[in-house]
Amino acid sequence: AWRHPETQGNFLEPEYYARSAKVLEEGLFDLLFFADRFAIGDQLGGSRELALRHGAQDATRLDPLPILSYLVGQTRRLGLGVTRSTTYYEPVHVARSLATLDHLSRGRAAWNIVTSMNDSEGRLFGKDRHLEHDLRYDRADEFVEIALKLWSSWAPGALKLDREQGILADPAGVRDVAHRGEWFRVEGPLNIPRSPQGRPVLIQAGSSGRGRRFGARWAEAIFSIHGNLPAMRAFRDDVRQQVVAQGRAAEQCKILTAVMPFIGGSEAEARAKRDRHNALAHPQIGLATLSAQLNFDFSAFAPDSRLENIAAHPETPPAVAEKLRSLGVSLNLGELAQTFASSVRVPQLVGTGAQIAEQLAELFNAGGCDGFVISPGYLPGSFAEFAESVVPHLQRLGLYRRAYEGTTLREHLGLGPLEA
Ligand SMILES: Cc1cc2nc3c(=O)[nH]c(=O)nc-3n(C[C@H](O)[C@H](O)[C@H](O)COP(=O)(O)O)c2cc1C
Repeated sequence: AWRHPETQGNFLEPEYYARSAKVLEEGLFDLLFFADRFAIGDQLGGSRELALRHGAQDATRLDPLPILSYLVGQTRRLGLGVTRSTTYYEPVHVARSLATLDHLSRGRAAWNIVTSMNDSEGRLFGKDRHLEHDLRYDRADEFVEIALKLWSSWAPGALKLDREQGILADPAGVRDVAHRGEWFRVEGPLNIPRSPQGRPVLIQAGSSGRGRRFGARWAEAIFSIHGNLPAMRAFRDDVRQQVVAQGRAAEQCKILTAVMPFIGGSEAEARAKRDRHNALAHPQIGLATLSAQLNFDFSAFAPDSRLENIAAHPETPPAVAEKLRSLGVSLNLGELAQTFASSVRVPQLVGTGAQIAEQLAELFNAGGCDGFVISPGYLPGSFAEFAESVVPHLQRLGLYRRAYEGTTLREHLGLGPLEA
């Protein structure tokens, strides 16, 4: 996106973000969400040179939380989602900043819960190695438990702000938090009153067995990337079953699958847009991004290596093997890297606005997902084209709102209020 001729401005300017946020709000989207990671990937060949020179996925990123604080003032209804890692923050950091964002946005905050990905991130925090995959989720479980305790430490109405009587708050409405667990010891309460949504909407994107178990326990929305309807359905069916097994209603966890649409006046024009976009991505950055995401150096393997052979290789760690197998063993490494270069594996859709709307409706109606993550090829044009050309067709199909009905993100997502 950074080198696409239609991308306006660059990521260091506030207007870059404000333009997209306004387009999304005019297009009645549920939320704008920012991914985040801490480090420039250097897994491929032990070097960050290629990532920096040609722009691999994490070569640059501003911290999304200040960006969202700025966007609070630029928008009125749009949900605002921020990624925060349970591996490198403490629960109180996330509880305070997200409660603040929820207050300032009057109930539009969401937290994308991630466990972080690679050793380069760990080294920024004094760790030689990133914490092992399943242990990260053990820590994340306890992290979320504590964040929830902190967010509910103020009862609704405990803040009085009674100037006449000189009463700030009702101390009886502010509960102690006393947590002693395997990973954390936290004594509270928070010094922030209960926020408009009670807490931010909880989002997650785990795809492994352990990641799904975590998501089924906590997430109210799950981001996923799958290449076709059968894979989308299998994922959604599995997660919904696990959500129910956790004693939650399946509707309380929305599965949102990612797509990257290219929209044209004709199918041929849309295809040309996609091809122009994909030609801008340097072929090697796909392999660099793949290596960073899987925390594994793929430089020793030839592009025509079959994924199943890499997975079975004695040097390949089990978590990497599991991931490779889940990505589809029919591909070779070069083909997989190409999908990371062009869209980080997000399926690309091409067509006119009506055709894209039909494709989305089909995936949705066939039980592939509860909604979509629209991944932009360029900014803000991809969102603007979607809002102008696809949304009216989805509205006609009865699948898209015609106006915001609520004010909070929970309401946009149809999640219903939390119990106090
Ligand atoms: C749409 C989407 C967005 C994601 N955003 C982030 C992110 O911002 N930061 C991050 O560290 N991981 C991010 N991830 C990765 C997931 O949190 C997760 O680690 C990954 O899907 C692998 O699943 P697993 O952890 O269960 O193995 C994202 C994944 C998806 C599908």
